[in-house]
Amino acid sequence: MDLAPDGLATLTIRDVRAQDAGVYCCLVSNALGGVQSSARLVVGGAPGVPAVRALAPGGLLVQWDEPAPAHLEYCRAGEDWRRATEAPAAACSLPLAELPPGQYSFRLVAGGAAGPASAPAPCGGSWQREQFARRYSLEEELGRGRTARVVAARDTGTGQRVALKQVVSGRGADASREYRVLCRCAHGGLVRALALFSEVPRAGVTSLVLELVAGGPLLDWAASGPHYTQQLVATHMRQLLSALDWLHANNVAHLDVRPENILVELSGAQPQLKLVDLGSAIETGGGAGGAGASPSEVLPPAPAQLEFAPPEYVLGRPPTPAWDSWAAGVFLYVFLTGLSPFLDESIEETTANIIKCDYCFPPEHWAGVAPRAQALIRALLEPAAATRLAPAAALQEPWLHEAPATPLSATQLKTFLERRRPGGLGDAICQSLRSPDT
Ligand SMILES: Nc1ncnc2c1ncn2[C@@H]1O[C@H](COP(=O)(O)OP(=O)(O)OP(=O)(O)O)[C@@H](O)[C@H]1O
Repeated sequence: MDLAPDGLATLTIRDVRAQDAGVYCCLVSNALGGVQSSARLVVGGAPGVPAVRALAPGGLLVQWDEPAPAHLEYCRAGEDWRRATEAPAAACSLPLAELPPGQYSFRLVAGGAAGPASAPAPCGGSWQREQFARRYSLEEELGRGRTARVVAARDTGTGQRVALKQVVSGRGADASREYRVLCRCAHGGLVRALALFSEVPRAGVTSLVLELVAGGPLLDWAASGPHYTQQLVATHMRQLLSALDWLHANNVAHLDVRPENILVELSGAQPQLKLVDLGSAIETGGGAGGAGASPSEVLPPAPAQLEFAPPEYVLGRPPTPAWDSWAAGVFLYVFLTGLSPFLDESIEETTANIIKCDYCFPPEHWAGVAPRAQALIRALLEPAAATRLAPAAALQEPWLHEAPATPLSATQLKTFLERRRPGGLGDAICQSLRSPDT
């Protein structure tokens, strides 16, 4: 209680709780007499953030102590808010063990007002982890990316070998979205998804079970034998364009077409290209010419992606399926010659080459290649995205169907692959790899 010099007294009641609500009587007296009044105390306002603690094994404890009775709501990443309590409570300590595995946020709702959400916390998964550990026996590592490690594994039930892509949360990748997109994929040139395990093999990791592509990167296989001919390049380019056409027709843009994500399956009657890593893919909702996603929805590019990135990407424009056509054009150039058309000594110079669409076809590297292949590359490397050749139209190019079986030299291609390997020769030899006349 504060008493001002003019005799005015102020009573402040702090830290009230729901059970403190009610009618309060106040009696003030002095030597001259007394006076009595009453006031109703109402406890309300938006609630605070509930406290969330991890409970072993894989559970969560949510606690709150609020002035007014509140309902608890929870939200699994990417899903809607749902109510967790049957009756509102001013204070509660709620252990949660039975939620399906995932990242959960919690909030309190009192008197129709929702409080702020807690930071996402992992929950559940112990049962899935046991099931996963019993089902898959891990084998060798197949590759690593910015967000994931991919390992081969054997399904102990069926004996089938699979690839497990273990995506680490918090690095910008959305494994559930990748799984959702992959589940829709029904094309021989696209890797198939078999299952998804959240918070497995440990909290903060999602395991995508994928069809195993055992032949490794297509360019490594092509450079390794006498089968490296124009005809082989044309066959696999057809397979790549067909996979991209399927994605675009189904409102998906891949956005990360580059050699590390273009694998080959060798177990069938014919070698089959397989496009992997839909971690950067977006659902465009409007077909091949559809609207782009906002840049914030797109995973930041890997440095290895720049050589394959179109001008609109380096200019910061929103992604569209036309990005994939450009990357396919760069890939075809590399596949035929082992030279990277835009690569220069620095990121800035490479970027400038891309913006100016500054590349050429040095005769000493292109003399043996049919001119129609150059025409196809030109149409795919059209600077204006709107008029760039779409995969469906590119598939009509006659060279793709009648390329000669002329052998190609793998020397430059091997150097290209060596440079891009983790810990490879890197920038030191960039200069020697770029087309000499550009
Ligand atoms: N299904 C598969 N079968 C065999 N190898 C695979 C498979 N999927 C991926 N890989 C290998 O693992 C590597 C990393 O996988 P992926 O590109 O999907 O990871 P990422 O973290 O999403 O990569 P990025 O850095 O491009 O985002 C690939 O480049 C490829 O070599």
